[in-house]
Amino acid sequence: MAVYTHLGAEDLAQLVAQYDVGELVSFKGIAEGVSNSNWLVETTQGRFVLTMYERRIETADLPFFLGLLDHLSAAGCPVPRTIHDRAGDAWRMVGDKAVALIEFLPGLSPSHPSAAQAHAVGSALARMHGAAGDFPTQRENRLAPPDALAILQDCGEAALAAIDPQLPAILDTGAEIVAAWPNDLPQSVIHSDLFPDNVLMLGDRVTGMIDFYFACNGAMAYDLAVTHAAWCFDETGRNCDRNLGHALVEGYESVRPLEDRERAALPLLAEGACLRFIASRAQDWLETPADALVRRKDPMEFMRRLEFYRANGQGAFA
Ligand SMILES: Nc1ncnc2c1ncn2[C@@H]1O[C@H](COP(=O)(O)OP(=O)(O)O)[C@@H](O)[C@H]1O
Ligand SMILES: N[C@@H](CCOP(=O)(O)O)C(=O)O
Repeated sequence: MAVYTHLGAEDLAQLVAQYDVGELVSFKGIAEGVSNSNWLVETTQGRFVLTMYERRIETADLPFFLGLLDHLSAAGCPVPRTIHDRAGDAWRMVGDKAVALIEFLPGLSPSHPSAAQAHAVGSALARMHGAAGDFPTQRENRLAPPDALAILQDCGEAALAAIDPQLPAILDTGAEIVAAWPNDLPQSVIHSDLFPDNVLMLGDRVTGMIDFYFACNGAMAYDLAVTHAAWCFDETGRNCDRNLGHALVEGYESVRPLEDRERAALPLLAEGACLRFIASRAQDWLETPADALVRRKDPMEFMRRLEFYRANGQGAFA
């Protein structure tokens, strides 16, 4: 989860009354996720997700994130739309925090994805890249390799070593990734965090892509590399399932074939993806309040993936 903030029944009922969605019937905190507080809200008219923005999200970015949901949903992508309040606003403030009411989508996040599911996710990602191409608002990636490296440098070698003695090695490896990073690959708006827990599926069908709160303008092949790193390993990050990897890339290319230079860059892009998740996980590990109802994620799972991509190069995708 996360629920970082307590909202009482009266607070919720008052909030729901600002929307044309019927009356509050029940609500409960959602335990999945790490960044925001989420509640499943049931009203006399249906189910919704209430999100309170907590970590790494600036209110100034909400028009981008919430406008993107509406843009992609209108283009036929399986993306939840934002429910606007009676005044037409996509988000409101509760105290000093912004909240939004989001369409609830059916489906389950696969714990052990099959190749058919990976194929479907690859296709859905490519369709999303196509549909996002004419989204008019821009947002830069604030977790690009130089940013991720700076986060790790701020954590400091000693604190990283306290998480795991192997972790400080990322400081040198990260600098190499930054130096080699390509900046001229084809761009669109990218999700950049499409882990299995951000995809809802019914069987082999993608019914929801959620949690666009790291979305930004960026290289489409980087998004595919993030998704490869997120979907194709076991939990330890030691073992890559190459069949899943093939299915994912094949699904993507069934909608949008990669250019040769994008395919050539995939191993480095995947290293950059690992760097980004090592950085946010290390930072969260060190900063998460002890009383937050949230499970910290282990940065070492992505150190091992990074080793895999470095050791295998193009072979990681062959
Ligand atoms: N639109 C939605 N429809 C159905 N379930 C959702 C929706 N949005 C979020 N959820 C549920 O809430 C969980 C956490 O949401 P998420 O946006 O991933 O939070 P976080 O940003 O904290 O990771 C998801 O794993 C999913 O179970
Ligand atoms: N997916 C990232 C963390 C971002 O968390 P999310 O719950 O907002 O998707 C990771 O696994 O490190």
